[in-house]
Amino acid sequence: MKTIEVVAAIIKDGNKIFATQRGYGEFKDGWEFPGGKIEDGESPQEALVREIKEELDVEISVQELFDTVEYDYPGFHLTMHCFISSLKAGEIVLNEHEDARWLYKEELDTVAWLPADEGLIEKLKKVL
Ligand SMILES: Nc1nc2c([nH]c(=O)n2[C@H]2C[C@H](O)[C@@H](COP(=O)(O)OP(=O)(O)OP(=O)(O)O)O2)c(=O)[nH]1
Repeated sequence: MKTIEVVAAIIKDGNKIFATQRGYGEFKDGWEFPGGKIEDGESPQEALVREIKEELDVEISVQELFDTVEYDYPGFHLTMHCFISSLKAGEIVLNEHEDARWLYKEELDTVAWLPADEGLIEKLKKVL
C-alpha cells in the first residue's frame, strides 16, 4: 500500500491546543492538527514551518516530537509525525480550513477528529 508521510503541529498556548477543520477533499469537515506532506529535501521541521505558514499565515517554533502515528486508511498508509509547537509571530488566518478552535483538555472530545488522530488525542489527554 502507498504510504503518505505527513507532519502535523500540536500548537499549544498554555493549556490549550489548536485544532483545525478540513475545508476540502476526502476528509472534509474532519478535525485535525494543521500540517501536510514533507517535500523532497525538507526536514520534518522545515516542512512543518512551511505548511503552517501556508495554511495559517503564522510562524511557529517547532519543539519536541510528541508521537509518530501509523494508521491504515482504506486507500493508503499514513505516517504522521506530530510535533509540539508554539506561535512565534503573526495572527492566525484560515487560508485553507473552514473552522478552528483552541481547545482545553476537557474539550478535546467536542470535535470529530480524523480516524488517525483518535489514539493521539487519548495520549495527549494524559499529558495536558
Ligand atoms: N495535516 C493533517 N493530516 C492528517 C491528520 N490526520 C489525518 O488522518 N491526516 C491525513 C489527511 C490527509 O490524507 C493527509 C494529510 O495530507 P495533506 O494535509 O497534505 O492533505 P491533502 O490530502 O489535502 O493533500 P494536498 O491536497 O494538500 O496535496 O493526512 C492531521 O491531524 N493533520
